[in-house]
Amino acid sequence: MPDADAARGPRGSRAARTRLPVSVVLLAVIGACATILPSVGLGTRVAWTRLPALLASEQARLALGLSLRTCLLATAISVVLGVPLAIVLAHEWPGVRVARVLAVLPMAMPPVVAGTALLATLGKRGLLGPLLERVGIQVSFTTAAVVIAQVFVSMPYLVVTLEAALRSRDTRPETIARTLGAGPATLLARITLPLAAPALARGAALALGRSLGEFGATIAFAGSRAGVTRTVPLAVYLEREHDTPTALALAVVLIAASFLVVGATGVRWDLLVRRLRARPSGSTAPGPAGSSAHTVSAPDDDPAGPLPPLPGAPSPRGRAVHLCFTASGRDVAVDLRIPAGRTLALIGPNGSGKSTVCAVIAGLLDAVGGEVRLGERVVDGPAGFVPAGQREVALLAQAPGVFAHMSVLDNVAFGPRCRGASRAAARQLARAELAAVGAAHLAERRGEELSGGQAARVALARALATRPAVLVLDEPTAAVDVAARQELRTLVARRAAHDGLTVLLVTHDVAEVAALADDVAVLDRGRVVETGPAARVLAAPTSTFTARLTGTTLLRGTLAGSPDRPRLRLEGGAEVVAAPLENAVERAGFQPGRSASALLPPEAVAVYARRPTDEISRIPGGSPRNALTATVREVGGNGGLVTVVLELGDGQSLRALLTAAAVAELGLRPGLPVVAVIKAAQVRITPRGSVVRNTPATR
Ligand SMILES: Nc1ncnc2c1ncn2[C@@H]1O[C@H](COP(=O)(O)OP(=O)(O)OP(=O)(O)O)[C@@H](O)[C@H]1O
Repeated sequence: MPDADAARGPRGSRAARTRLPVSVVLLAVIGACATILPSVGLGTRVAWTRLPALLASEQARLALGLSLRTCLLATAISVVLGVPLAIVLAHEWPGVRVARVLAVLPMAMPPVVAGTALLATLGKRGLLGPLLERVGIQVSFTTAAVVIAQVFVSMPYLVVTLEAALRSRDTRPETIARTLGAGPATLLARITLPLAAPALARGAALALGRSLGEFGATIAFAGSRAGVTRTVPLAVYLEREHDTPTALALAVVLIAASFLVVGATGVRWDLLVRRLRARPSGSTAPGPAGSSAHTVSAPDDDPAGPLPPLPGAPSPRGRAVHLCFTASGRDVAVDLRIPAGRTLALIGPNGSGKSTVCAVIAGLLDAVGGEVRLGERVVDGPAGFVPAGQREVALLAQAPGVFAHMSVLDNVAFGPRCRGASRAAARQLARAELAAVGAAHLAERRGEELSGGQAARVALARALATRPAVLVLDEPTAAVDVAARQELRTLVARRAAHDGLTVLLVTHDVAEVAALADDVAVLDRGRVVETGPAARVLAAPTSTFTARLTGTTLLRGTLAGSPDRPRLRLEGGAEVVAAPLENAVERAGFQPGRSASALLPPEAVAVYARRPTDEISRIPGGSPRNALTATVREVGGNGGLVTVVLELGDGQSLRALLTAAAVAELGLRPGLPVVAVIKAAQVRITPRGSVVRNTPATR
């Protein structure tokens, strides 16, 4: 195995190098010699000075012309038949594994056996030969037989290359295209195949190379008739004793052609074409040669400048959303409503089902046994399923999914085109949407030439160009920096307000919830565990997840006291006095000794070096306070404020937000004993596991 170590680079800089074991290098050199030496040996025998004259002889010209014609035709047929075959084999269906083996069998078959098999099928006395002869078609020992033999042995090279690329492809661009309204044919022609074009080119080149060298199947099935079936490999073999110089000259041509064809498979044609196109205008910024097709090669976000006013008068388009479904395979069961024109933030831990909800609304997942309603329209239910792209729902996923092979303008025009708009109208709309998100200057760039923030803006413009009633945002800002995130947030808020869109926002960012959401629903293990207006949920969360998200401390213990003066008794015996219970259900179910949680927002916690004199007593005109002895565990930066984590006697921890000056004044450092003072009015007690619903907005 190669071992890696650090070595000095040419200018003394340190660079990681991989040093190969000597034995591996030696064996590799022997392998390379075995590959190259025969060609060198052949080169020593060729009459190089007479090469043009030898290749101009009649038999050489006949063989070369025939090989050229048949190989090009065979490659064209391989593409026409092999591409659909590769597409079908890349899908999963019963028996596909056996079909994949059968499709590549000719690659492993000895060519002469392949020719014999073709003869047994299409020859005069073969399976189909007599039938063909009856309609006046003779195949064997004709030029057609040469082409058939070449297709038979070379097409599997194309199929296997393309099929492997299709099976391992990134399907996210296709998912996005479906939500934009692309049908199966558009998807294939405009997304799947263009993105697989490098693999298709590689497969076609391999098939062409294999056709050029085809010998065994041809001689068995087509024979060797000069000018009719005698291709270059056959001519080399047959002439090697009678006319050795011509045979060697033809062999050199074959080697050179094979070198060019195989070499062509390693060329980044897409980059080359783009460079050539870019040269006259200089408008694009191609990436460095050899960079991946998905490399972001553009400079980072250009300043977009002030946003232009939004086109047209405000036009409320939002529709109420109601979805109720159980995805038993994923253990997600959700019943949610979003009133028209409101923004619901869906938050929850990883794997809690947020993306599943997004996929069900967008029509990427069938809510089997459930119902999805947009306004009065049932888009998923017992009566039928309206697929993605036909629901007036636009989805912005975690990855922007800007189509790398199209210009930004074509990306944004893609949705309107799928919905029947003319090319000119779609492009006009796309320009307006790009301008609305401050990305008009990117219109002519290719999709792969965008930075993360630019791609996010383009993806938003593309989604809005479909004129949605509902915008589903599945963490679209997860992969962009803070500045781009704020920018996107502003754009979404502006557009949602202007168009009265209904928005479902999945996020882990509490600032995003605060800035965009009217309501919040919290998912945990596939169930809604908390819902309510955003301000209420953020100020007084009841679920562990929301408490953590907002920096609220959640202490566990048992209930004590009464609904009007509830207390949480911690394991070590200390008690936390809380505000009176407000919720009627919680008041009625109040039971001392029952498990409960206390929620303490960080700003409610003050830190003292010593116990203050008014501990747990009512200050005249003030509220009761709790004083808990604690030890400083962590002191961490948090912008202008410092987060101090305190450890209580029973091992639970408490968060406080202090100014840097206060931290310095108190000399806070890990291990220091302190007293945490908490206003009882800001402590909220909740029985464990309860779900509080605060508004009819969600349920
Ligand atoms: N394609 C799939 N097939 C089967 N189960 C899936 C699939 N995708 C997700 N799941 C399962 O469904 C459940 C919900 O996943 P989902 O992706 O909706 O969660 P999430 O809240 O969006 O997670 P995250 O925050 O990590 O994106 C999880 O248990 C997950 O393992």
